[in-house]
Amino acid sequence: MKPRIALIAHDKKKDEMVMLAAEYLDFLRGCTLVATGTTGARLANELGLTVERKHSGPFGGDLQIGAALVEGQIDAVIFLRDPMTPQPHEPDINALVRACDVHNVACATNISTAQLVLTQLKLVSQNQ
Ligand SMILES: O=C(CO)COP(=O)(O)O
Repeated sequence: MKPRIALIAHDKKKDEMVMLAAEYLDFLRGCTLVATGTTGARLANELGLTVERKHSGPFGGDLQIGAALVEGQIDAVIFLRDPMTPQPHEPDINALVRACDVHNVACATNISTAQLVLTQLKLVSQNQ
């Protein structure tokens, strides 16, 4: 089955998310992608990726992705959080990261970890 990956980035991390996705573009094209609203729009518009877009984070997008994850629909979350900027929906962000821990779903919150997770998923999918 195609890896199912959630991609989420706070505003100051969106450029990094686009660069990361560009680095793994061929692999990501073969994945089922879901994203919060604005992140998904950038990935679709700038890289041509097919992404299911949920609501924007502050409007419940993190919660929607968390709910999908709880239903077993997501294999990994790349969540480039901005640790320097307070977010109005901090409880939603914490809920999503907590859901990853409760359900043992890989959750990368910085570029270095995201690269490790994507590289591993790519290797696993190549060997299937
Ligand atoms: O706020 C976010 C994650 O908490 C991201 O939402 P957007 O992708 O809509 O900016």
